Amino acid sequence: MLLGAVADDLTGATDLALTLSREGMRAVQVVGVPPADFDFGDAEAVVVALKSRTIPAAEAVSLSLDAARAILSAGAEQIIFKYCSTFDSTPEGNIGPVAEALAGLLDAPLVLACPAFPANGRTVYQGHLFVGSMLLSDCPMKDHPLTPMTDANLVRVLQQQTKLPVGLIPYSVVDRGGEAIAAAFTEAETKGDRFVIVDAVTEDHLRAIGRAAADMKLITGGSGIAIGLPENFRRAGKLATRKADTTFAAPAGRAAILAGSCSAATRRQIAAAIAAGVPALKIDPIAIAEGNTTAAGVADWLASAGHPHPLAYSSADPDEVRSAQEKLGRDRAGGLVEHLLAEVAITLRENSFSRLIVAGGETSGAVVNGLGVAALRIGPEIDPGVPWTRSLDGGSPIALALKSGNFGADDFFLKAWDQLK
Ligand SMILES: Nc1ncnc2c1ncn2[C@@H]1O[C@H](COP(=O)(O)OP(=O)(O)O)[C@@H](O)[C@H]1O
Ligand SMILES: O=C(O)[C@@H](O)C(=O)COP(=O)(O)O
Repeated sequence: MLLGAVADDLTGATDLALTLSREGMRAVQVVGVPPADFDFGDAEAVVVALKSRTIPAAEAVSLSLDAARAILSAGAEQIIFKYCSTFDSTPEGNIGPVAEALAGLLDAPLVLACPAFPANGRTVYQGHLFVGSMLLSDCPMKDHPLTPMTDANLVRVLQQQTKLPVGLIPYSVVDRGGEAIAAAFTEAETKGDRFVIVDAVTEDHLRAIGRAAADMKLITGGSGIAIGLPENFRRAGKLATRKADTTFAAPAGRAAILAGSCSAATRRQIAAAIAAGVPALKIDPIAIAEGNTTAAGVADWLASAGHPHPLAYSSADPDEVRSAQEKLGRDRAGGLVEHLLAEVAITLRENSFSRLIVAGGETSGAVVNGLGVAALRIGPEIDPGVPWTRSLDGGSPIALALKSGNFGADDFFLKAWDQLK
């Protein structure tokens, strides 16, 4: 193993594993901290998917350290801490505390932080995160049910989560390439910075940052930050030049879509699916709390919907989410939906469903944990950051498209199936 990664949610891990596999590494995604005797096979990159984005910071730190130790002892030479390209976090963390703890474990004097993912419109300029043409704080992430993002200034956001000094490596340096960036790392370290937000607007910037970070033990960011890393191993003669392995066989069986993401993108995808005639059942967290909506009922509805890929969704607009949260509390509302959709997935698999699209990072975490899947193989890309995956264990095989809430074109729920034909 050359590269090991700790990802703070399931869809984020899939996104990163896809990037590494596209860049020619044999990548495997593991769900949860792998046990000491876990067989990573011939993987050159391993991404450990945690569900640590919104749990208490101390728990996130402890899980992330365990995950990092597991991949280090399996031989990883460099560690990526993968978080969301929209820097999803709260004032308490968990990006700062986890990055700090991993830096301690790895004895890393300077930690770079760069969530840029240009293919999905996330760019960082003067330390400010843009989503398309909007500042992060103006985009729909301001209404996220669990991690509303209301400040686009990442130096300020990260500085709130750590006592260690946070600096910036601006566009004017990054645009000059790898050597200038490496010199800026040294300068930042000398100045006493322990974290640096690094601007990046294009994939060329990310490749240059990757090159400059060749000797860093710890790298943090979105999946984009990994684009330039495999080449470092190739240059060092440790990684063969090969094309991404795209062979993928999805198990035959019935299909369904489960959506727990409330993002604007997922809501557009649901609207497009409904407009195209996909039967859709809306799930209300209050009805779950009152016992009027059950997993068995939702699974029955999906099984008898008479369509190749029916949809069950709890996705709702910000006003509806706010109203459910006022009645139930933020965590209970989210937890009820996550638990229900995980139970639905379990029941579906028992009833010969073997192809699922799941929308939402936390939602995917709940579903994959519910299904008891411990590892995933990465298949073909549906849209930037979202591949089909196939369970490697945990009962009868299942094809899963774990879609980050924010990712995917409007027709994602319609077109994704074409790749399984
Ligand atoms: N109608 C709703 N009201 C309140 N919370 C909801 C509702 N539907 C889903 N949720 C919760 O919102 C969270 C969405 O997070 P996630 O699945 O990570 O989506 P995303 O990928 O868009 O961030 C989950 O915890 C989910 O259970
Ligand atoms: O970096 C990203 O945007 C994604 O890989 C990601 O982390 C997904 O998180 P969710 O939006 O919560 O699915």
